[in-house]
Amino acid sequence: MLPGIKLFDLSGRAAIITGGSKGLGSAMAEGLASAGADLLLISRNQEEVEATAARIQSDYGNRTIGMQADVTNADQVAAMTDRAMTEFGKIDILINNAGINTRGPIDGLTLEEFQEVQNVNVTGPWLCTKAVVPHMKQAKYGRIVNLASTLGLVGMANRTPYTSSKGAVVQMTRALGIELCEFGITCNAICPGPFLTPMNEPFAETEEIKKFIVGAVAMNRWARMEEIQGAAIFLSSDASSYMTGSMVTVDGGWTAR
Ligand SMILES: NC(=O)c1ccc[n+]([C@@H]2O[C@H](COP(=O)([O-])OP(=O)(O)OC[C@H]3O[C@@H](n4cnc5c(N)ncnc54)[C@H](O)[C@@H]3O)[C@@H](O)[C@H]2O)c1
Ligand SMILES: O=C(O)[C@H](O)[C@@H](O)[C@H](O)[C@H](O)CO
Repeated sequence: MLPGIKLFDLSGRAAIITGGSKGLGSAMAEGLASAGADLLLISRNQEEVEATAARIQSDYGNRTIGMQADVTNADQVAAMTDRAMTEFGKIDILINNAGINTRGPIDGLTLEEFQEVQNVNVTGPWLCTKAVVPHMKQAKYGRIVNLASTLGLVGMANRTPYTSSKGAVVQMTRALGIELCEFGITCNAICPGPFLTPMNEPFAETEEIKKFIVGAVAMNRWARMEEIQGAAIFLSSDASSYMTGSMVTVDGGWTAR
C-alpha cells in the first residue's frame, strides 16, 4: 500500500452529512463515525439533528455536531460550510443525502409539488457542493458522495418528481466527477434500493410496495439500515481513490434484473 494511504480509515477526516438526523443519513453517520470521522450533521429539524449528533458522539467517541440548515437556502448552506471550517478547519467529505419523495399520478400532482422535489433533491446537492468545493480545492482533497437512487437508473410509475430528480443527480455526479478529479476531489453516487426509513414507512404496507419488493428486488426483502454503511465508508475513503463519476448500486439485485 502507498505510504499515507488509509484504506477505509477515516480517522482525522471531517465530514458533512446533509439530512443526517434520521433514516439513511443517520445510518451513514454511524458508519463514518465507526471509521473514525468527525461529523457535522445537517437537517431542517434542529431538535432532531442535535439529538442524533449527541447520541452518535456518545456511542462512537468522535466529534459529532448537529446543526439546523435547509439545503435549498444558500445563506444557510454558507453557514453550514462556515461552521464546519470553524469546528474542524477543513471539509474532507460531503455526503449529499437530504432528499424528499412526493408520489402520485402526474395528473394528480401540482407544479409546486414537482418543483419542491427538484429543489431539495437537485438544487440542494448542487448548492452544498458549490459551497464546499473551494475548501476542497485549496486542500487538494475531497470526497463528495451523492445519494441518488435506483430510481435515477430505472423508472417507476407514480414517481415523476422523484425519478426526474434522481436522474439529474446521476448526471450531476458524472459531470462533477469529471470536473473535479484534477483537483484531488472525487464525486460518486450511491443508488440505494428500498430501505425502510421514515421516507418509506408510510407506504410499507401498501400492495404496490409489497408486490414491488417481491417482484423487483432479487433478494425479496427490504434493506437493513446498516447495509448502506459499507458503500458510504468506501466512497468517503482512500479505498475509492480511482473512482469518480461512478454509481454504486446497493439495491438487493433490483437493477441486475
Ligand atoms: N429510503 C430509501 O429507500 C431510499 C432509496 C433510494 C434513495 N434514497 C435517498 O436517500 C436519501 C435519504 O433518504 P431517507 O429515506 O433516509 O429519507 P428520510 O425522509 O428518512 O430522511 C431525510 C432527511 O433529509 C432531511 N431533509 C429533507 N429535506 C431537507 C432540506 N431541505 N434541508 C435539509 N435537510 C433536509 C430530513 O430532515 C431528514 O433528516 C434521500 O436523498 C433519498 O432520496 C432513499
Ligand atoms: O416508494 C417509493 O418511491 C420507493 O419505495 C422508493 O422510495 C424506493 O425505495 C427507492 O427510491 C429505491 O430507489
